[in-house]
Amino acid sequence: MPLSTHSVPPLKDKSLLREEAFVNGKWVGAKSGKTFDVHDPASNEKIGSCPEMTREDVVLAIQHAHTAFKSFKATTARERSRLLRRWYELMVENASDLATLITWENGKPLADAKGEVTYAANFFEWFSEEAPRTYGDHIPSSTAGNRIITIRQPVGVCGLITPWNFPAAMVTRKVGPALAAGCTVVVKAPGETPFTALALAELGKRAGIPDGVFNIVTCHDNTPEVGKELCENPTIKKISFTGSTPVGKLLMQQCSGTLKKLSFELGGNAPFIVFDDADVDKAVDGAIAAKFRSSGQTCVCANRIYIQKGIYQAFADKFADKVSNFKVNGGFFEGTTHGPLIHKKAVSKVHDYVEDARAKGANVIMGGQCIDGLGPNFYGMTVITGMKKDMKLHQEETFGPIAGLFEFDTEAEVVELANQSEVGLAGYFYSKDVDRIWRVAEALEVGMVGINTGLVSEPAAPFGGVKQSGFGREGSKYGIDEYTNIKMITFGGIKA
Ligand SMILES: NC(=O)c1ccc[n+]([C@@H]2O[C@H](COP(=O)([O-])OP(=O)(O)OC[C@H]3O[C@@H](n4cnc5c(N)ncnc54)[C@H](O)[C@@H]3O)[C@@H](O)[C@H]2O)c1
Ligand SMILES: O=CCCC(=O)O
Repeated sequence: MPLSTHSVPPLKDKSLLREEAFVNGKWVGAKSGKTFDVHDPASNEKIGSCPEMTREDVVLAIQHAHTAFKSFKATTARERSRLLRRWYELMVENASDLATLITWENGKPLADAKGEVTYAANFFEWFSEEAPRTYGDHIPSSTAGNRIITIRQPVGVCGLITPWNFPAAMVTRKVGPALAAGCTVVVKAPGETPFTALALAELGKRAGIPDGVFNIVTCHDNTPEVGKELCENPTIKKISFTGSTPVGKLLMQQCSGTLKKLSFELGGNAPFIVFDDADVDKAVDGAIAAKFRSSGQTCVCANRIYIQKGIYQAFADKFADKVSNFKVNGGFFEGTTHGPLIHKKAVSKVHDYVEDARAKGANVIMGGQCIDGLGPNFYGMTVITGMKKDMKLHQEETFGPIAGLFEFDTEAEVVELANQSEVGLAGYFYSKDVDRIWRVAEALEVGMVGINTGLVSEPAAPFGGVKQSGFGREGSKYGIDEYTNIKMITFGGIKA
């Protein structure tokens, strides 16, 4: 059935749909007056437009953030905690509108969008609690008469660049700790999904976030020049980026001239391993959750599913059976379990990986093509057996709804295969053997391990990768460290 914007529920609070950028507490357009259109990935219809900002607009936003930093850094941690708490409460009160915006511009089913709002709001709640706990240390000195302490200070103005796959949560996971620490921020919202971020700005204003502390710039075609300004502008002291590894490498180069503090949450290629001794039904459920969340468009999605020989067929049958029950459609339709991909480029990439696997001898037992009758961004939930390691699906992040099932023999073999990747974000495995659990968890070259679970993300857990998945941790007690500098203070000449 063809989709249309008629299926989009009206917002309860229409003022949450903003078509301007947010700078110094005001809604503004680009100085050039140019805009870009944002489309619903399900219907391809236009949702609205946003300012196509340039370097000039960004420089202004950075200046306002810099001015605001002078007073915001002097607020007490308790004041900042209360602001974040109020912002959290407003997100909860407006959860249904925020979810509507997420589904509209990102395409994920409404139930998932509601889940994302809760997840996103919880980062503000978490960091409202962390703000008053940015402790320093007292360090015994090696020099007689000296005393050493450390204090933690906000790094300054931060440039935050976020992706489209979690239009709310990737923003709050950065803004929460930044503001908790006393930093001010310029967020570059993704061109595909700016409206959720802008709605957060509206709620932030209502929460009393002071002017200039939280700014959002929007752009589409101008993204490279806007990114360059954020990276090269000496007033920005930190860049936190979530997105692909190639863009991360570019940003790192661009930041080298001003040696900024960096946090990079980049691409993954998560192994998901099921050992013979696992509970197969639970492993199937875990694999479904890890693979098909957001139609496979998360950085921690299972990308390579390794099943031990003895249970391969049983696992594949049960897995395919569950996938066959998915209901793929526009995210606002009742009963939809999976929505469209973000755009045609994503669909082409996914299909290329399927064709590559097919050409190299794999069996596509389900999906493997676009879904007739829905828009061009709807790709069938795909299950492929007989995967081999020379296939693209083994070597690269798919970021789409393709589950490739690989067969393996031994623990040593699968750990080696799992680690044959330049990236290392998440890894999962199912087993009941305690010795194996410790061995494999310690051997996997990733930043996050899920044992007997397919979901690892929550505000209390440190999120981040190793190798070319980047560095730095978000969420958890460590998240705020990314936005503070340690200052050491030595008192000398103290008489005992
Ligand atoms: N590790 C994580 O926490 C995490 C989370 C979500 C997504 N990701 C990764 O992000 C990728 C998918 O997202 P994507 O396709 O939007 O990635 P992307 O790198 O193309 O874009 C991410 C963000 O960077 C911006 N961007 C793109 N080019 C830029 C440039 N030259 N200068 C400045 N900004 C630029 C985009 O507009 C967007 O806001 C996947 O690789 C995924 O694994 C990682
Ligand atoms: O896609 C990246 C973020 C996913 C998550 O936070 O679980």
